[in-house]
Amino acid sequence: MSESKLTDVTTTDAWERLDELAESADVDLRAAFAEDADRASSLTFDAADLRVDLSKNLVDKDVLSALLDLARTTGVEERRDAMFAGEKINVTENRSVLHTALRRPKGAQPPLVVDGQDVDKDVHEVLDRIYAFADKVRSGEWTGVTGRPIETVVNIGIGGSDLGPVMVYEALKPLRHERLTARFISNIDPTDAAEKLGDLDPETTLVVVASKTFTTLETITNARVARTWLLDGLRERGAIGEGQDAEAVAKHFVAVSTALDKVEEFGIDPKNAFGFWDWVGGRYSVDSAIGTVLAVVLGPRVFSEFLAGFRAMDEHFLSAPLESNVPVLMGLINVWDSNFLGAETHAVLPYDQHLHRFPAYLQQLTMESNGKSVMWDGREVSDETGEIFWGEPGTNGQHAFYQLIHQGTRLVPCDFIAFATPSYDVKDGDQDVHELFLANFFAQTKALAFGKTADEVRAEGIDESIVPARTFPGNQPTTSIMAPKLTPSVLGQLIALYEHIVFVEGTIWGIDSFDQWGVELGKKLAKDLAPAIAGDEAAIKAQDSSTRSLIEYYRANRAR
Ligand SMILES: O=P(O)(O)OC[C@H]1O[C@H](O)[C@H](O)[C@@H](O)[C@@H]1O
Repeated sequence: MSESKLTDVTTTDAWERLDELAESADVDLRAAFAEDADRASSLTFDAADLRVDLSKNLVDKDVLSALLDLARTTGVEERRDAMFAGEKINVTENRSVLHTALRRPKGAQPPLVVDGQDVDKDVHEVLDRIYAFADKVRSGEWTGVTGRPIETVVNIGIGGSDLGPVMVYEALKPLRHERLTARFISNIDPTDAAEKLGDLDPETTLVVVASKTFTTLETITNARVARTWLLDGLRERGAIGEGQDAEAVAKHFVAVSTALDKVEEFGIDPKNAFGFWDWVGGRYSVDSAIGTVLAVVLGPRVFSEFLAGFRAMDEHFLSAPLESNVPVLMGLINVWDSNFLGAETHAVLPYDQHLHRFPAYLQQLTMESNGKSVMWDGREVSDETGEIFWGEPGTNGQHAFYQLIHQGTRLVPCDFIAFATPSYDVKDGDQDVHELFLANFFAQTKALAFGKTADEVRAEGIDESIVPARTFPGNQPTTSIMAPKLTPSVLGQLIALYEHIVFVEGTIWGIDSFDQWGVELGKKLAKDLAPAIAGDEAAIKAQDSSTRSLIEYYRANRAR
């Protein structure tokens, strides 16, 4: 994408048309459904195994047609093809963006060669090594230094090197190997490592240090803490003696990184390291070697099904015409809601307890990607970008924050996600509990769309004085996503769906969704502040008055 091609989207005819429609068109969902018996079927789409019902969004034919014009004007398809082909669309870092290459099947045609790198070959070489390693750990052939099989895999990573693995582990936990569990240490808050390692047996623990750069303060600090914990624990029980540290680390530590030289400097044998490449962004890396903990605990078969799910969604995104391309349509509707209807946030509400970390995962994917205020040619954007994503699983959220969505003053578009078949068949007497659960899922989107009029409230004999408080305006936009079951493949499809939605929105806004410069300043300042916190008077004096007084408060109140 050359810079000269970039047009500020807000100056396009399609944008102007959408502005007019936002002024004039007033989609009323009650009326829209009453007038058009086919509304649900014409706005429901399949993408791989996902059924996506967009009909309860505030769109009509005119809005959709203008949104599709917007996608054409901004070259969504061309940029999509450029991304899949390995063009350097991450302009601020001059990198390709090729997370989609991580899920290309062996032998995919034509082969993907970028800058002379045979990407398919490299991806599958690493995958094969990960699978071979995972098989060894799972079979018990790989043991700790005292010969005992591994029971706990501790993944140490943060951001993209944590959120994806945790979310997927939580989602697919019933599929784990019966001897193996996973734990995740991410925070530099010492509580995290202390509590996660505290009750583990070092003899049966394998640590995966996961860091794309292998320089992230949290991860490297926690990795050192874990190494000390391991070696001290083994020494205390007489399991290792003088000169056996390296052997113990080799049996209990593996690493995942793009910086294999740094892995070696840390003291992890490169034989026990799995690489990936700078064209995989951290928040797009759960399907790279960053998923090693998953391949070990859930198994290579599950991991390859997971990858096949991503691929199925990639194929849909690549081949479906814009009019029925689900990531495109969802991305466009998000732009409509946030740029034209004034939505400030976007809720994602999975009706599946196993997806309880999915909203947190999506927060990094969406907000780190699209929280930008300059376009990829350096000019400032002229309208809002980057939706604020948040959410909790249903039905818990219903008893907490749904009130605001139903009757508050803000527009909160919501994605509802549910599965036809539950992970567990549970009955309460004759009642299938999953049906009760899904009844809530269906009821919520219905109530949000159609509300309850004052007359309907009155008809229930409610006292006139409280009729307004009991009226529901409705017309709150929702998307319903369903699939037969939360399988590894379906989870991969869901993640890829949101990756591509983010891409579509980023392309329309003209921003680089693949850098994250905003994270850098805080990281640097934290390092710079260390001497002041440790008591260096000159460093304390050099701070602004607020930071200085906070540091002084800390120094006066720290109990040791
Ligand atoms: O994997 P690492 O290099 O340790 O990076 C971990 C995370 O930290 C960074 O600050 C970025 O904001 C994230 O995108 C990244 O996923």
